[in-house]
Amino acid sequence: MPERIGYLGLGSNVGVPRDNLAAAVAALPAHGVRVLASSSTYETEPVGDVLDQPDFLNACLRIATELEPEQLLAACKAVERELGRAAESSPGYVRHGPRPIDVDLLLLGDEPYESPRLRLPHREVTSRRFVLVPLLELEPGLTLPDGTVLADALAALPVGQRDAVRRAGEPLT
Ligand SMILES: Nc1ncnc2c1ncn2[C@@H]1O[C@H](COP(=O)(O)OP(=O)(O)OP(=O)(O)O)[C@@H](O)[C@H]1O
Ligand SMILES: Nc1nc2c(c(=O)[nH]1)N=C(CO)CN2
Repeated sequence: MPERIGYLGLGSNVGVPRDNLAAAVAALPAHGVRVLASSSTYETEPVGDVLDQPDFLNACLRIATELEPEQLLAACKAVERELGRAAESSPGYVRHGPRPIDVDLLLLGDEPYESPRLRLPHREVTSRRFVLVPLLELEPGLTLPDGTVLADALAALPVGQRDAVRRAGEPLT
């Protein structure tokens, strides 16, 4: 199976967020995911259904993997579980709520993919400042399979939203 290049989004707002992001980077290789580069970390205001929660620390990773899309999703979920994230099916799980670690699959290779469990590119990749800013730090010219230029998507986001993104620290690798 040929290796493909992909991008993951990491987020944490429970415990010591930088340690959680670093632990995810350390855990990925055992699941068949090579981490090629990390963005800086960014402190970001919560967006989504739950706004009354601590700010997040977010970063993006460039990866290389021979895994197929569903296998890569399973690897991301396995890392989330290893780092103590409750499963969606467990009691008390809050969609968009606080979490020690979120590992989202943003892009894999140059093909879109869609199944009941997985959509690539991630459906929110063009609308979340906390994803676009670290992703463009890694790859300023990045485009989606449909030709969308991500720098244009960032420039088109409405200003004045409660979605500030501030550089917080050095890359994770
Ligand atoms: N590209 C993707 N990356 C990760 N999960 C995805 C993707 N596309 C679809 N999903 C599905 O979305 C489900 C919910 O994902 P997750 O638990 O990360 O949600 P969330 O972080 O609360 O919200 P969001 O999906 O808006 O980031 C996953 O179980 C997975 O099956
Ligand atoms: N700023 C920010 N907001 C979020 C984040 C996140 O990683 N960063 N993750 C969420 C759950 O998917 C919901 N809201």
